[in-house]
Amino acid sequence: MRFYIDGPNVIQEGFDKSNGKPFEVQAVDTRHVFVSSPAHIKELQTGSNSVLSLYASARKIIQPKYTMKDFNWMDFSKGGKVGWGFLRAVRTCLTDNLPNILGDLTNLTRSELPKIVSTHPTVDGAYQVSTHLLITRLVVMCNVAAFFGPGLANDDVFVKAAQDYIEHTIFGGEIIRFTPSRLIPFVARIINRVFRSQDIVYDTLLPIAEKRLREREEAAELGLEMPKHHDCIQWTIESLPHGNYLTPRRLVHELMGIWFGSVHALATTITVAIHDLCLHPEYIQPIRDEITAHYSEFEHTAHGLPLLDSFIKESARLTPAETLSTRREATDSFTFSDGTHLKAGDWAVTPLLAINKMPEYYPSPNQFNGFRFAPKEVLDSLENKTNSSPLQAQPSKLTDIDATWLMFGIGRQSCPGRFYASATMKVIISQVLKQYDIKLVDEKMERSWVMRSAIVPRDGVKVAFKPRN
Ligand code: HEM
Repeated sequence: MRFYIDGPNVIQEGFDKSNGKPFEVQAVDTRHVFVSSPAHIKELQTGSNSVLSLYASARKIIQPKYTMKDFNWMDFSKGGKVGWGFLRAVRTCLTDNLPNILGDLTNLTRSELPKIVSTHPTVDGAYQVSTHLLITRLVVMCNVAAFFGPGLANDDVFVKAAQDYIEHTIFGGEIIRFTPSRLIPFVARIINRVFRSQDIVYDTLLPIAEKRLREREEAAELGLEMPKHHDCIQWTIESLPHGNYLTPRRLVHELMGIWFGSVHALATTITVAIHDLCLHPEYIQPIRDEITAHYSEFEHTAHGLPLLDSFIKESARLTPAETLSTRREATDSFTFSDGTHLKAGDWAVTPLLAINKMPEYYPSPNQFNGFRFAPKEVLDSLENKTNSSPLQAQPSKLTDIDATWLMFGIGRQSCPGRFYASATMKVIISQVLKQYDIKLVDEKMERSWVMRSAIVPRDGVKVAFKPRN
């Protein structure tokens, strides 16, 4: 039960005692087997999808049957073609289209940020704002625009429901996990009656999905091209293998699945980075200079801003949204090459935060060095050389993945949304730094709380946002 309220420390203790070998943690309702060596991680990565399943573990957490309108997520693990469409939409189309949407996301953030900030009380000319609530709202608006089109980003009822839906799903999933199976349908009905967000999101998206699929059919009948929309609904439909039919209901399920994974970690990472900028203000000026000189290039290419990239990566290295990664549920028994055994229902996982603090991978691992990952030539060009030693032997980006950087998982199921996530972080943080001077209202306040292995920013942590000229 300690895992429930102190997961990161339980994992770290297990890791410290195991000397790089696999170790197990009995975590509430699931036995977790942690592996951390590159060889084990490779086995995890290449193990058969049908035995080590990301979707089976996700299904246990989210309980989509009850929180996503009866969504049968297991279809994906059987290599369902429909799942292929939505993954391609995120991995390829959303990433390739970043240069087409970053302008819209920048404009949206530029105008919404001051509107939200200015609703808060001021002290000495600075607005005191809960960073987590502010950032979650901005992330939700950006994601709504990118996934469902800019029109819905201005629909307050939908944006609020889409935001609440994340919390309701996590909370509902937790309750259902602990409910005896015969009572689940009854408890689920009560949860859904109390939390209306699932219905609002579903009922809003369904007619849009119907319209878009109709457009596709009509265009095909007339031999014309489908009308163009720059959003994930369009890309999911376009990514369907030829002749594959998708019902509107199924399309909405796919979108709700992507939606759930797209908000929490992104909002947490940005919130933590903003708190870290307040705690390490010496990094603000060089990052502002980089934004002034190179933002436009970033907006048109989705590449660049290496100092900001490095700062976000360092912040996420020491305070990740999740302290474990690459969850795979064994759907049948599975044995690693060294004999480590999983029974059906066990999870194989990696101790993300413990790996992030390994001195072999990260010299002076407990030292916060915001430019640790930046290229040397960029650091050499800085006027002020304070905190400008790269520390790592090689520069790297937030979105690079290997056995030493597991924030976005690894292998063929690594996070397909990471390029969008990284770009959106840069959009939002750049606007915050351009428009405001920032300072934590109470530097000593505990910044986060823990639920199982997740680190969640406290809503009560406030930052003073002082408008710049
Ligand atoms: C900071 C933000 C994010 C973090 C830390 C994160 C992390 C992860 C991780 C650890 C996985 C599992 C990888 C594995 O087990 O090997 C994953 C999968 C996934 N992520 Fe993300 N993610 C983020 C943002 C996003 C966003 C914004 C989207 C959508 C645009 C997204 C869509 C997905 C999807 C669809 C999967 C499932 C991949 C599959 O089925 O193969 N993620 N993510």
